[in-house]
Amino acid sequence: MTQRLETKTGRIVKAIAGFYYCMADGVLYECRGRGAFRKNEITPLAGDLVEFFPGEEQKGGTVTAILPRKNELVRPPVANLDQLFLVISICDPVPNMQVIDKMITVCEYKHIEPVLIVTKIDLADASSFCRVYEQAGFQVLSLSNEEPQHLDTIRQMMAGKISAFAGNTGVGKSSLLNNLFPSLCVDTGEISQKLGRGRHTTRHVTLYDAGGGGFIADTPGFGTMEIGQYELIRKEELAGCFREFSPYEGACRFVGCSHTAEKGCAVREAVADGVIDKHRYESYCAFYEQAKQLKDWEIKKMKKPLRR
Ligand SMILES: Nc1nc2c(ncn2[C@@H]2O[C@H](COP(=O)(O)OP(=O)(O)OP(=O)(O)O)[C@@H](O)[C@H]2O)c(=O)[nH]1
Ligand SMILES: [Zn+2]
Repeated sequence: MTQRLETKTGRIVKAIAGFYYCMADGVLYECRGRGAFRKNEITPLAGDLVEFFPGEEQKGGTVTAILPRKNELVRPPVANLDQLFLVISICDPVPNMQVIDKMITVCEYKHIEPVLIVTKIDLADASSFCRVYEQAGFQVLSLSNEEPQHLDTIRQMMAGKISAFAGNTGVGKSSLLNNLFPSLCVDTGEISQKLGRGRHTTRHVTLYDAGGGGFIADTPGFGTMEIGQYELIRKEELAGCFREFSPYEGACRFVGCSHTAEKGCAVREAVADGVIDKHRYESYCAFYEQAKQLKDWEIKKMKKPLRR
């Protein structure tokens, strides 16, 4: 009698060319998607928790169901990202707060916890920069890759979660990943991109084992701070993406206050009092202006409802 194959639950660690590589109990299964997925325009993503029939000898399996997603990004295509480490160098290149704030805003919107890692503190004092983000309510770790601190802390933070690292070129992201995972780094997307491999293939995400049940999501798309460009946020939703505004929710004189120009605005008062950082607030105002220009159809086109 042939053994009946049971459905398994696993995590897609790589999705490429219609193949889904599902990890379950430390074993990797090569699967295809159910026909119904294509018909209903459902695309399984790296990071998805799925049910699948394993097939014979870890090949020829079928993904039968995608479990509810916490979030999804379109570019890079990944689901269920828990945290994003934003790697920022204090000098060479100097931080661009608006770019950083854009990334943080998208993270907040997607329920991805942003964590700031400030590098090159052997070259310049980062304390006032770090304070801005600490006061806003973020975890900030500062280090020098020459003599890296906090590596254990970062590894522990990754346990049991899906994490990714974002940073512009030259900030020390490769150095940091090498320090964190000396053996892993050789085949990460960043590196393969540098070698010129995969440049012409569709960008895809691979989840690597980060120990402790955690994964690191790697793709050339995280190399720069670009995910901010691909997510549209309505102006009404923006204040909710600035966590240091939350104590003032409902405290403004006018209902639906945009916090940009109104009299009796509690957020603006907090900025004037120095409780909310002026630069962070300037980022908010700049994003608000951009969001005001968005047309409804642009938002509808970009925002497909999340399947739950
Ligand atoms: N002094 C100092 N130099 C650093 C530090 N981190 C990185 N560097 C140097 O900065 C340069 C860029 O570092 P990378 O790790 O290659 O930076 P990256 O962010 O991966 O940038 P790309 O390689 O361009 O993607 C290298 O010359 C590193 O040696 C640091 O904490 N302190
Ligand atoms: Zn207000």
